[in-house]
Amino acid sequence: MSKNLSIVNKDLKEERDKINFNVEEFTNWFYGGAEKVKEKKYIENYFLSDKDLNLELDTSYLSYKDKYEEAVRRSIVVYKKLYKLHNEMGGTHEDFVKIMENLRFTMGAINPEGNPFVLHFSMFALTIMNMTNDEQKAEWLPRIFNCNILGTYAQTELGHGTYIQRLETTATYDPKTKEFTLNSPTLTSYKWWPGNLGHTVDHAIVMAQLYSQGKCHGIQPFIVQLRDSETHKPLPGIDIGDIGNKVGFQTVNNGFLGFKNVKVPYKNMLMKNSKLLEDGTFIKPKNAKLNYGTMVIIRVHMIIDAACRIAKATTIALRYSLVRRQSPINPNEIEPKIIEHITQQNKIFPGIAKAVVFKCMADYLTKLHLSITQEGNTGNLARMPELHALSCCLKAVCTNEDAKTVEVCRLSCGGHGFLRSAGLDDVYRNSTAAQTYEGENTVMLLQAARFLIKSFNEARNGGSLTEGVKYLFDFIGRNGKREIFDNSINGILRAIQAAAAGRTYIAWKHIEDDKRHNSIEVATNLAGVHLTKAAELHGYVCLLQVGIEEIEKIIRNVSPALGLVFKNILELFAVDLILNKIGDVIQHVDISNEDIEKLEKQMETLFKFFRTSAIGVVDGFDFSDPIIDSTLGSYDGNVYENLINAARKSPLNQEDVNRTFHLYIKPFMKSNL
Ligand SMILES: CCCCCCCC/C=C\CCCCCCCCCCCCC/C=C/C(=O)SCCNC(=O)CCNC(=O)[C@H](O)C(C)(C)COP(=O)(O)OP(=O)(O)OC[C@H]1O[C@@H](n2cnc3c(N)ncnc32)[C@H](O)[C@@H]1OP(=O)(O)O
Ligand SMILES: Cc1cc2nc3c(=O)[nH]c(=O)nc-3n(C[C@H](O)[C@H](O)[C@H](O)COP(=O)(O)OP(=O)(O)OC[C@H]3O[C@@H](n4cnc5c(N)ncnc54)[C@H](O)[C@@H]3O)c2cc1C
Repeated sequence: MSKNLSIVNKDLKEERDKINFNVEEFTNWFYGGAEKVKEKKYIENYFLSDKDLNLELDTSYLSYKDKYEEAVRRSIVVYKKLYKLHNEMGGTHEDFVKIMENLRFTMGAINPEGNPFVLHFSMFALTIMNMTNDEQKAEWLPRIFNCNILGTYAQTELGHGTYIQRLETTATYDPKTKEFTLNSPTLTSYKWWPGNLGHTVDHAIVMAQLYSQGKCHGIQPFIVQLRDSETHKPLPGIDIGDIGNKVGFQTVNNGFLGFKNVKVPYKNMLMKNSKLLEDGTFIKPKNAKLNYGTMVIIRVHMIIDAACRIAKATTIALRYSLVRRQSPINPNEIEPKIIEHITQQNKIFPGIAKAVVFKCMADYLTKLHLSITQEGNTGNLARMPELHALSCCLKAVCTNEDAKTVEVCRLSCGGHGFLRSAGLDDVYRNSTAAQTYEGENTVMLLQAARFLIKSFNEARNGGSLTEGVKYLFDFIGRNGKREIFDNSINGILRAIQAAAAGRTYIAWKHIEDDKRHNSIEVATNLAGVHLTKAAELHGYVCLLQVGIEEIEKIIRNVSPALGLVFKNILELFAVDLILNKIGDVIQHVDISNEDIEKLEKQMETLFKFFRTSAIGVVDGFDFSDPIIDSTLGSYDGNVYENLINAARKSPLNQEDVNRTFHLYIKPFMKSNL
């Protein structure tokens, strides 16, 4: 399935002949085992081979409305098949999740500008699964699972996306009628952004301020029907529509929504965490932030999405760089593959290393999330703040890196990278959207920084710290002395830890100094730039620490040849990181100019080794041609044929003279002005 049958470009073939490790073994690691790879390939093929999808149609040339309608049509083809496959597989919940997880990436090839049902199958379903009591689960889950109702997650409003405590939509409870009345009291209280809301779904989880017994009890989730189940017309009091054209996500159908005296029954407030008795008495949850749980789940999932977008972009950039020839290095020699220009290696190789380390982090965070959720289910919420801080921090660091790396990959493809058919534009649009949705990245870093500052105070007072921030003790223990640099992988980790701890100290000191003239809140705002830098560095500490731990385990379990590739990747990640953060490192680490030169030299050596493995690694990411969807990144490397074939499909090329010639151009040319 993944390889097409055309003849492979000879330059690319020559590269593959030199690979000195087992690519399949790498693929098995990337997807979690040979069985999972088989499953992935089967599911991918099961969906992508369906002729009804009409994947030949290049939807990028369609109008905004046609794109949406085609995305809905294709999605329904997919979801019908999903349920068929689910039955064939045995019909368990685990089977469903397995298909969904594989389908997540396949869906990108089917609806490159976004899925008009993604919120139903993610945030809507997950909120109902995790925030309802048993009766509510029994009522809603079968209907959601069978798609008898379709829903979204409507939280953000025109006026507020970040500071959700100040959302303005109101849900006022009347114990006499046992109903809530939903209202949008202002223009800024209109829901704005929820995916799939505009014209696709008929239900939503609506986050609204709960008023009962004359008091506001903060934001709570309600399940609200928005459209008639037969006619799909908006129900009385519902003002709903699409928010219009965007930078990306054109077919996600992000919408707006206003309420005017919309009645919602008592049983529709989600009651796992907060509770409202029928008489209107409000019972607080154990932790008010439990209602933010769906955001945490999605932030955790976003790390693997970032890894896969980087993997896809670097696959395109590397394959292209191995077949594109330009600019002789030695004037008398033939033009080399552009990868021979070392700056090109510097653009692409660290990106490949990031995809691998982010994947390690995604696995680690998924396990951590599971274990902290299980603790939460037994009433132990002690580690919730740690998970929140870590998921915010890594969501921000990984999606920022993701957007940066994808853009560098586009630049590395020169002019052709700017073509839509190169396949990098949708990846970039999705990366940059991820920097904003599920928590704007600066705000996410500031949340993580709160945790860092608290931990720093704890460390100063001799308290205990969670594993991931124990390096703050080392900083305090050094008592102002700088960390001595040593050029090993653990030496690099210690240097980044010293930089993160040092930056945390600077932010902390800034706050302490400012507190003398200002409130703690104002002082914290004034330290904002330091706080975000500290959180960002902490994110890199986590990535490198987890990368080292996971890759050491991997090396013990794979063949020696693949082990060497992993070692090379880890070192690439680490050396690239320290060189990029050298300013912060110099501030807190005793590192000499010679040490830095050595690191730069080391990078060149690492590039040299990775030069032969790189193609094996990106092939090992195992993106099939329909998924990679790129003239520059196809498996066969026949880029020039692909480019001209794609250009010939332009709607403008379907006739040799466009009517504008006779309508405008010719009269203009003949007019003698
Ligand atoms: C059909 C059936 C299917 C079923 C099967 C389903 C299974 C599916 C299986 C597989 C699929 C996988 C699914 C993954 C799919 C992935 C694809 C998804 C694509 C999605 C497409 C885009 C969708 C986009 C959606 C959105 O954007 S939704 C809106 C998101 N909005 C935000 O993120 C808002 C950001 N703001 C905030 O989060 C908060 O307001 C805040 C910034 C955190 C501040 O909150 P506030 O209440 O004001 O806090 P403070 O008072 O300042 O206090 C801070 C305090 O609170 C602690 N805190 C905060 N949050 C949390 C938390 N979550 N947990 C724990 N603690 C928290 C924080 O630590 C502080 O503590 P201290 O005071 O102690 O410091
Ligand atoms: C593609 C896409 C899909 C989305 N899908 C959904 C969805 O399905 N459901 C949903 O409910 N929402 C959705 N959203 C909304 C999204 O979650 C919010 O846009 C996001 O959380 C940012 O909030 P905001 O728009 O209010 O930004 P703002 O908070 O207004 O940000 C503007 C600027 O102010 C800064 N800023 C704000 N607060 C602070 C602070 N405390 N400290 C420092 N700086 C600050 C930010 O850093 C930023 O630079 C989506 C958004 C996008 C772009």
